[in-house]
Amino acid sequence: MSQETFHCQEELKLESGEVLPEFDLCYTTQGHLTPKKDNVIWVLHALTGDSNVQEWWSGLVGEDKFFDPTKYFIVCANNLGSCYGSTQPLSTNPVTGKAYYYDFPNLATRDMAAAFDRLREHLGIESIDTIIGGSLGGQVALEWSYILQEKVKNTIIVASNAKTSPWTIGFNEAQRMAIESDCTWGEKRPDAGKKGLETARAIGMLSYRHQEIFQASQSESEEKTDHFKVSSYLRYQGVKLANRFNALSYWVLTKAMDSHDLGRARGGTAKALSEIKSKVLSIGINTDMLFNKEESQFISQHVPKGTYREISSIYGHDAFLVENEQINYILKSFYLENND
Ligand SMILES: CC(=O)SCCNC(=O)CCNC(=O)[C@H](O)C(C)(C)COP(=O)(O)OP(=O)(O)OC[C@H]1O[C@@H](n2cnc3c(N)ncnc32)[C@H](O)[C@@H]1OP(=O)(O)O
Ligand SMILES: N[C@@H](CCO)C(=O)O
Repeated sequence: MSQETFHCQEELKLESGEVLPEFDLCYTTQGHLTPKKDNVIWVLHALTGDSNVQEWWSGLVGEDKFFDPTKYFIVCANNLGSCYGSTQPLSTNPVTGKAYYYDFPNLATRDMAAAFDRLREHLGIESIDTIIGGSLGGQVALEWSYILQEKVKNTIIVASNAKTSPWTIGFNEAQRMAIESDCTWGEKRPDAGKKGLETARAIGMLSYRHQEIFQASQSESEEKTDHFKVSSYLRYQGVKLANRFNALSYWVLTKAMDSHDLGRARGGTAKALSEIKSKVLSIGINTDMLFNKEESQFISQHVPKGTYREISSIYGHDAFLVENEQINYILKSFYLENND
């Protein structure tokens, strides 16, 4: 596997009208392009993921796994706005020579897709066999599929949607309120909002999981009136995330998720979906309370070549990172049924 940084010197005009004068994307590649360049698998990560897909999707990507680098050329790039090597609020604004911090422009999922498309061109990739992404990665994948048109053969969207629901925006807003309530928020320092980010992640975890998994893993074996297991679990998850992520990126990426709507300025969500050219496999999760399965079904019902499959899990939304056996089975049958 190789990890590199793509530096795009051409400006990126954003949907908001603002401009990023230049940007970086950190990305990994595994495997080799065939002479016909027809074996590209492009993986898009979720909110706090990174370009090291083999680490966080080890059940799907790697030698002898479904996406095997001995067969495919597998690309995964860190989202624009994320703090794992791509341009983000702590990056230097070339216009001022200082870090952007709170002046970082609003990103939309279609801006993130447009940035990936620049990297595709840089890598000399004309067409993509499959783009696959979960959650925020699925939203960006859908936007990119719309832009790519015939240049992508298969689009696989896991636990995601075509337009963010008020429910999901609400969860994101509550998380940003937690960040805002940190007295360091507003200061120009890399750890601004770090304590607030801990609380934000604790709130987020309630949306990424389902009651059943908490029942299974955090129930008490004795009568307790305080110091519950689940309390230490949420606090632990908060600290863990705050130690590996930054609140400014979290802010920007949750805002991008909020404004996601494939149909904006394209005649509505259903119409935009109907204009997607690739085959689309939309995978829902029966217990997902954040991007519920009806949102996944909406995608497959409105694209011309859509298939819907469902993961059954007690995990909830995060099942897309955990239920690898089921995802493998779904992928295998989709490719058997839909590809020569
Ligand atoms: C650089 C990077 O890391 S990029 C990361 C890329 N990651 C992603 O894209 C997704 C982020 N990851 C995740 O969301 C999760 O790790 C998943 C969904 C993949 C897997 O979740 P799980 O393994 O089930 O983790 P789970 O939610 O059970 O938490 C386990 C952790 O909580 C701890 N824990 C469990 N119960 C408790 C408790 N009651 N009190 C305190 N800690 C607890 C465990 O010790 C374990 O700690 P560890 O992570 O340090 O080993
Ligand atoms: N566990 C996921 C949640 C959002 O899909 C992440 O941290 O990216």
